[in-house]
Amino acid sequence: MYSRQRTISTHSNSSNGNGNGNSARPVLVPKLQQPVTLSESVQVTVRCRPPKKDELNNCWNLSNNKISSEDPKLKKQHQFTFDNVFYGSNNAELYSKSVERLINQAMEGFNATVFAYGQTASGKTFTMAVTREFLLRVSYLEIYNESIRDLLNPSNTNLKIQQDKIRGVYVTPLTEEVVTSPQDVLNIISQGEANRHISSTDYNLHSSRSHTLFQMIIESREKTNSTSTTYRRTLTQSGYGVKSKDRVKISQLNLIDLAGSEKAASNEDRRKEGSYINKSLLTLGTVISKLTETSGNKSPGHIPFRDSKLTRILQTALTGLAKVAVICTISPALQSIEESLNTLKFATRVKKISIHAKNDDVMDDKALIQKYRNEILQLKTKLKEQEDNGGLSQNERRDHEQTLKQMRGVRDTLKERIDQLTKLILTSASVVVQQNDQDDIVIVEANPSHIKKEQIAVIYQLEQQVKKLSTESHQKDERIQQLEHQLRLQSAISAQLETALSITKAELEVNQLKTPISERKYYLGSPPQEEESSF
Ligand SMILES: Nc1ncnc2c1ncn2[C@@H]1O[C@H](COP(=O)(O)OP(=O)(O)OP(=O)(O)O)[C@@H](O)[C@H]1O
Repeated sequence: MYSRQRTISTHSNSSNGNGNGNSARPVLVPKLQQPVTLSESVQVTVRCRPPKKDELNNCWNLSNNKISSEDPKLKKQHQFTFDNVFYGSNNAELYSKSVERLINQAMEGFNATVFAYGQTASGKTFTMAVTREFLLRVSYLEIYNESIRDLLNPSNTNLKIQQDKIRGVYVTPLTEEVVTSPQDVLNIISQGEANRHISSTDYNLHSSRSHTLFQMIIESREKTNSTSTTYRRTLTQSGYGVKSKDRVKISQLNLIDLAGSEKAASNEDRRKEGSYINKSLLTLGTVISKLTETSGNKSPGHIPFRDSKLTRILQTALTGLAKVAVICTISPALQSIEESLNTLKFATRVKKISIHAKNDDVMDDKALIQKYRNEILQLKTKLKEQEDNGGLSQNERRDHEQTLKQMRGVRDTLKERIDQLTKLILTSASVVVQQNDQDDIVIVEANPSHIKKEQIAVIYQLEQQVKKLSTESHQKDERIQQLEHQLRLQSAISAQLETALSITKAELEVNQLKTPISERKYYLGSPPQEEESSF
């Protein structure tokens, strides 16, 4: 779905393209030139958090961009060098040195991914919290036990991964929210966070048990002048630059908080989660190793992106079409040294991947409208498919409802029968029963010694029958719940598709109404009032 609003304000004091920043109304419009390719290795930052009460002290020495430790078991010195090495809790410093550049590049049309990797409780979520203060059009999903869930619409589970030439690899149907203020973004993040799977583990009271992907989609277009005043004038006079004025760049910024690796958990659910987490982290490791082996001129060979949802979604980001930064977090504790070493080895491998980021995702208005058309077509096809196969047609829905009604009827009859049988058993077994004023049967005396042999046989048979009917009733109950769930899910998908379709249609109409198209206002930053009215 395409952005309904192009007005984007940021909270930051970033300067605009010319360095003549207006901090109240930052304007982040990139210089659009010919597609650019940036070749560089992945930026790797290692962060060691301060020790907790039970961790005594920090076993790692950090200086400049080096990190080292004396391994008491192996009697050996480990030393690693990365782009940045941080100790402590200062998120602002870490952010400005390791992430800011990447975010600015995303604003300039490069796809960018930042992900946090590390042992459980080493500080990934703590680290990623700050980098999520940026905004545009956003979505938020989690991969929990290899199933993808929309964190902005948690009933939307088991989302699918699809791929096409225009959008690359994407997840569907996923809620995308247009954000117009930092507060919007923060609200969306907390909404998503509240829906995330978090549990207490042996190592962390609030451990994230899923991988999350917070995605921003950024669109940008060139303008000739970047100062704020000139920018406003430019808007009212429709004076975009002559060259590449109609070009629109679309890029994505992915912020990924990986679930922590864990050696073993004492709780069964945690063990199950742990095995999914470890498997997908293992696949991530394998994919990264393969990418490292094949960096340079060698042919890539088979890279198992499809072995986990995580690597599949990250495929575009990892195959060199995007900029990538990795923040690896480690615990300072000596008892975690093995995990920390594994993390640092992972960081070393990641560092070897060579990335050739391209910002050639440039479209003119024609291409953009074509893109809208394709989206509409896709949505229409999906709706049709739903009607043809997915049970969403009126008839299918009626059938579903009819089945549900019938099943409820059968269930109720079964329940009544069970009640009758139970009363019969009670009557046989208790020998003395009475009816009270409300016609209820009540047991006055239960005396099994009065029951004759034949009665025992009858009771046994009746009990068996009740058991059988109860099981059947229970199964029908489950089936009803399944059908109801299916119905709800299909209605939600249908509603979502219909909304998406009408919004995309409306956008297309608006775009087509704006003549000439080159005068369309396109800007990043909040619009001045007077310009809004002239829209
Ligand atoms: N750099 C830091 N400074 C201060 N406290 C930190 C830092 N990093 C993490 N913490 C604290 O350590 C605890 C664990 O951190 P966090 O939940 O971010 O770990 P995690 O790596 O995301 O764990 P999991 O993989 O289990 O979700 C939290 O209480 C957090 O506030």
